Amino acid sequence: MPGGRRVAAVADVSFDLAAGECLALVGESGCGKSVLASALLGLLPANAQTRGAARLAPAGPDLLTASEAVLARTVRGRRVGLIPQSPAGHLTPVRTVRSQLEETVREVTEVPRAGLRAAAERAAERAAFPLDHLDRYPHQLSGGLAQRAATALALVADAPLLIADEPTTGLDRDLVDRTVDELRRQVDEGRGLLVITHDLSAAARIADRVAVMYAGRIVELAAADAFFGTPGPRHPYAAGLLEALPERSFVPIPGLPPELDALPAGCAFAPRCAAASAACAELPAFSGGVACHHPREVADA
Ligand SMILES: Nc1ncnc2c1ncn2[C@@H]1O[C@H](COP(=O)(O)OP(=O)(O)OP(=O)(O)O)[C@@H](O)[C@H]1O
Ligand code: NI
Repeated sequence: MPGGRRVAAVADVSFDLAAGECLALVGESGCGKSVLASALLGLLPANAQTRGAARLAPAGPDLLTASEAVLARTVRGRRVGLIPQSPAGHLTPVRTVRSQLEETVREVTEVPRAGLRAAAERAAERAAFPLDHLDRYPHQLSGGLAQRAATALALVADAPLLIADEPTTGLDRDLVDRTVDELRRQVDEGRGLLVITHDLSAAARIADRVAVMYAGRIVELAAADAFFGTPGPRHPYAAGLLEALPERSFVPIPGLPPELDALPAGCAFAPRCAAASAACAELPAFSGGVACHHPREVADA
């Protein structure tokens, strides 16, 4: 960073994601969600350093160490589809949706020239993009349709893994639900989906599992039905996030997340945690799905 400062934006993160499974990554702004997604796509800034591994199975490269050439030629858009937060940045303003889809088909698949049109239409259909809008330019589309056009582009290659970074930000509730249901359909067709979101209701609607991130670490990883239903979250931060929802008690977690370049030595959440004790001066290990010295006790179902 400028001035030679270093921040550990993501630390000790470990998770897996199976085909046909959706993992939602949630947490407050600045906790490291997008940095994690960028790392998996080889899109970190050049001065970023990574350690560890991110394996794309079967027989994929380690995404953290693969060369830019390999990532660009074989991974991004081909084996890992990115569904962007702002579709505007992914659509070319001067070309119709059809021509952009056909070009992507030509670039990332083996479909012969004569099949481009049909393949582009198939991708549009998979993203619920109406075929009678294919000849429109991006500025002629509503926000929701632009989002679907960008999703269609991401689906062209039939990538087994999709990463969606805040795919519903800025959409109204109805469009959120429709976008989420469309993404869920991709999962039910056998793709893996890592969805990054602030929106816990969207996460509850789409995810099989939830990973809660705080100050660069995953502090809880749980089955979505247990997390959102019974017995509920176990980490006090995760419990606080849920309680802050308008449909729950609507009480925000007191305080603010720490600056990543000034993290406390122990548990980073301790200064905001009602249950903190002397033990929290030491960094809690991630074990049994939670990184906390005093997780909420949950009765065995
Ligand atoms: N290019 C960068 N240079 C330096 N630090 C960065 C850079 N990008 C991100 N960071 C640091 O990494 C932290 C995590 O950022 P990230 O974008 O991953 O957060 P996020 O969880 O995706 O937040 P949001 O929900 O707002 O998108 C930031 O707080 C910032 O300190
Ligand atoms: Ni982000």
